[in-house]
Amino acid sequence: MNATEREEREYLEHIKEQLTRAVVRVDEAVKQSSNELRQKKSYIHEHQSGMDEADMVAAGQSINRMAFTGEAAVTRKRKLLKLMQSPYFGRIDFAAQGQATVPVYIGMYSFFDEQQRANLIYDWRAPVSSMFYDFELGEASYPTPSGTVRGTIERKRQYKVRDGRLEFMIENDVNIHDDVLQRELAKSSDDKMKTIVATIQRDQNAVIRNETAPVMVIQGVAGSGKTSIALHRIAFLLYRYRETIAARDILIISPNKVFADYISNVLPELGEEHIPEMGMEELAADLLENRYPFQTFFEQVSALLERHDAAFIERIRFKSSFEFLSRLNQYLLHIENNYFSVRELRVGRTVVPAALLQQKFKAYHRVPLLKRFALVANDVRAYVRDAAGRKLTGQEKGTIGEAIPCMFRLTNVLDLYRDFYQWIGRPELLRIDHRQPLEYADVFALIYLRLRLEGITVYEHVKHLLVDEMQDYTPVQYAVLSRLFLCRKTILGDVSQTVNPYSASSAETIERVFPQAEVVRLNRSYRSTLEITAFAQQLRPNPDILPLERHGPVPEIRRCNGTDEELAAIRQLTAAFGSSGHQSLGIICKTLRQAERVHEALPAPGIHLLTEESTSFKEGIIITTAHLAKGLEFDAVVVPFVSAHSYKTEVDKSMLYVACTRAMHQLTLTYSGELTAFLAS
Ligand SMILES: Nc1ncnc2c1ncn2[C@@H]1O[C@H](COP(=O)(O)OP(=O)(O)OP(=O)(O)O)[C@@H](O)[C@H]1O
Repeated sequence: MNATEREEREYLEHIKEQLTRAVVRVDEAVKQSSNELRQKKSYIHEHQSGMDEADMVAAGQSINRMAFTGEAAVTRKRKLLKLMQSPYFGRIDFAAQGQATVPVYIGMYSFFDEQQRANLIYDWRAPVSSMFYDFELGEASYPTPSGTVRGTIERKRQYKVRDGRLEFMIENDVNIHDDVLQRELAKSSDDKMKTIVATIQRDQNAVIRNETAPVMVIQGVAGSGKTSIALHRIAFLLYRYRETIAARDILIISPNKVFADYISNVLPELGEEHIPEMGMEELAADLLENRYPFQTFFEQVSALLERHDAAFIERIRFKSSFEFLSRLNQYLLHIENNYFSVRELRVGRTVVPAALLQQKFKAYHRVPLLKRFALVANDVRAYVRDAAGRKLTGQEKGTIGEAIPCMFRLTNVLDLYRDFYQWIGRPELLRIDHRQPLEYADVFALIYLRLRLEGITVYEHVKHLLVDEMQDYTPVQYAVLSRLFLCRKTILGDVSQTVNPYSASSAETIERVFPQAEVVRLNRSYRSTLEITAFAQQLRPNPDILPLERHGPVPEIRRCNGTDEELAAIRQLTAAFGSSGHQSLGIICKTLRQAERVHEALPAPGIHLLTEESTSFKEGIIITTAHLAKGLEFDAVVVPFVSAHSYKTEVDKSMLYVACTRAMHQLTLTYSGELTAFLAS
């Protein structure tokens, strides 16, 4: 052990002591606060009869304050205990211009030692910590609310402290991170998504700390850390704007419950509360007030995988286009100008001229169209009352209320939606059958019309919206989101990972809906070995992808004689997994039917079938579909049934790409019969 390492070990012990003392102080504070709370409560109980309302309110407030202080102390203790396990992961020695050099230790949370009145550990989100990610030795700077601080980084170190022990430390006099990053990436994935604070890369840091973009669009290749970055960005924003944004003010739109569960550890791990989360379908059901049963996105994709129906594809394709959105907008203008056929209205002896009705209707142009009738009716009632010089009877009021909407050709949103297809001369593009749920492609179009025609209350309480898997949402869906959520947004995804190529959106598409968006492209891929990334490239070549230099076995395509032999091969692969040292295995199929078949053939305990209904991510061996595996990752992946019979269409190819890119260290594919042409070369 050299002198530097000895010094660092001693310093670590010193910090742990300080942390232990801080825990003792917090414990005392908690004890004191709960004693005070108990005393206060019993005082109130005894003196209740003599207290007036004001006393009661004051007593209630003081109890709430005490409880809040107690809760804050408990949170602080939790953080201190975590810091004792791993207080920091980095250090920079920084000399601000004209000042002495000071060491800045950076960790998951900050630690301010009250006795020394000094910050012994800085939160990774603190302004000064940004230099750890952004600069090497030499000139450096960081922004603060009162201006940029410039100076020199004279030393930079990285540490791995686990269970309070220094496992290793690295002096970064050359390029930062690679060594530690390599070690992190080579590890097995045992559980849910992890934090990456110790190894955030420079381009990732820029996204995490961006404070200016009203809409941030992250287009990143598979495994580029999009989801990780988005969650760290949320943690950063919660820290930076802690006075104005709380966890409950953020909403994550996630593709499914399993994914939501998979990412659910990251923010609490970063010391933040759980963030509300919602699926697109839940949002749709909410917006349609559960009035129309509809097909889910999963059902739409399953239908596409089951059969090639050209008319179905044509409907989806059209409704996912930009043209569709602009046609809907043109239609709204058209009905505004043409569907209100005004006639003069007689109420008693008063005649309300048609021109007056028209003028009133136009005057409310800011009000959603179908909401204007009631306002126009009120104006007409006032007009008649003034003209007749008397109050109106209830019947007359009712007649006016009914007559005005009758002048509009159609007043039901679904009827108008149907009429839209007549107007564009493509009635065949709408299939509405009352015995069938609404097709998924129609759901957000209908919501969009409702929003424009009837108005829907916006989600005002949401101060930041996070949309993952952006490629799966269409321009109409983005138009709805843009009108519903007026807050800042982070939107991320990868157009190569679409599960429905007929309805995929690229970053460029999204930019058209949000012209103010800042688009960031991330091309470095961290998840998979070079061999796996190269293999997946056969399916979706992307010359921009930069795989990290990490090696593993070449993916294997195993040929079998018939399904039984294939299932036996999969059984054997799961058995081998047990002794491989890997922690997670994903068996990723094209369809749920295939997944169920594999599950039946592998009835061992500890093997979990994930379906659309599943709500939680499971450790160990998971059998699922590519659609549901999106966003997840496994040490080893098996993709069964990659035959020409099973994988032949564009949707199938997308599924295969998603399945292969879930693997971190090992990938095996099995088939019987003829191999799919997508892999045959
Ligand atoms: N800077 C980093 N340090 C350590 N690990 C990282 C870093 N960036 C990404 N990773 C790891 O790479 C893997 C992929 O990250 P993540 O799932 O966030 O990527 P993604 O772009 O959302 O992937 P996909 O779109 O394929 O689902 C994860 O294991 C994550 O921990």
